[in-house]
Amino acid sequence: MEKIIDVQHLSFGYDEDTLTIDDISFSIEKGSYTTILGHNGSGKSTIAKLLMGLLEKKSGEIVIGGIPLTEETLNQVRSQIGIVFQNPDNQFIGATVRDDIAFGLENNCVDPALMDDIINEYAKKVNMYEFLDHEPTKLSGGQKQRVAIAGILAMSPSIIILDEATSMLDPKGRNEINALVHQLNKDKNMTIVSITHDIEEAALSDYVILLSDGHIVDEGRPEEVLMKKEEIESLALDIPFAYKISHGLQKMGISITEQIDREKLVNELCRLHLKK
Ligand SMILES: Nc1ncnc2c1ncn2[C@@H]1O[C@H](COP(=O)(O)OP(=O)(O)OP(=O)(O)O)[C@@H](O)[C@H]1O
Repeated sequence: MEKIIDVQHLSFGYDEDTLTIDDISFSIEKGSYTTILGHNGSGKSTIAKLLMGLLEKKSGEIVIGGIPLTEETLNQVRSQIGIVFQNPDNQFIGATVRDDIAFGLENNCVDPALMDDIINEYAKKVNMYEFLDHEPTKLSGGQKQRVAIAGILAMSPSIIILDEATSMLDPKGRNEINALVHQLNKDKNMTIVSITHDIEEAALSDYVILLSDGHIVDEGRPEEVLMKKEEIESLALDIPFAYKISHGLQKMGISITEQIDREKLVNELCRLHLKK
């Protein structure tokens, strides 16, 4: 498998005395959906900013798409990544939603003849088509996040970093956007790095990196990492809903395979029901 992001011994501090990121190493496979999961203040957004070269590392190495991130390669590295930050207010440039999505496409030198179709397609995908001529600043927080996501998805970068990008959406909206991102991950082989404290999102990803106080405390496939109840709870995170139910049933003596995925839990419950 090809590594698209490779981070080795990365350290960073906002001041001389503190290390916000303390000697972390990880790699992300091309085409994977990885979640970086951690409590508030664990350093998730700082990692996203370091990957984009928005903060200067203290030590270590970051290689993106085979290119070591340095001052000289900054633009080349950034051109591979689309990032959506938690606070959409700082991300709008255009006077209308349409202009805003167009801006990224123009920067990527997309053929102007194709631009309208791409803007319409992605505005529809995030349910913001009727708002294309609205002013972004007058939208709700969740609507702004939808537009920011559409703008990045429309550019089809090889890597998308979502930094709590759906935090202002209601649960239904969040599920819709997560499903859309999963679909693009599969259909276009885009690498997704989602920074979140949403354990349910992590449960559906390919790989989880668990962060606490600037350290990686665990990493692996979600079923390896997220079933470690004590570890997860000690990090002020909640265990996945499906795991709570299946683990609880197992403790009551019911022979059920522990699950973290709700769909698999439903299948397992059906299997038990049919066996009766
Ligand atoms: N600009 C800054 N100057 C100084 N300290 C900062 C700055 N930004 C973040 N920090 C500190 O760095 C640590 C990590 O912050 P970071 O935003 O990376 O965490 P996070 O895991 O993304 O948190 P959250 O889930 O709340 O968004 C925190 O202790 C925070 O107070």
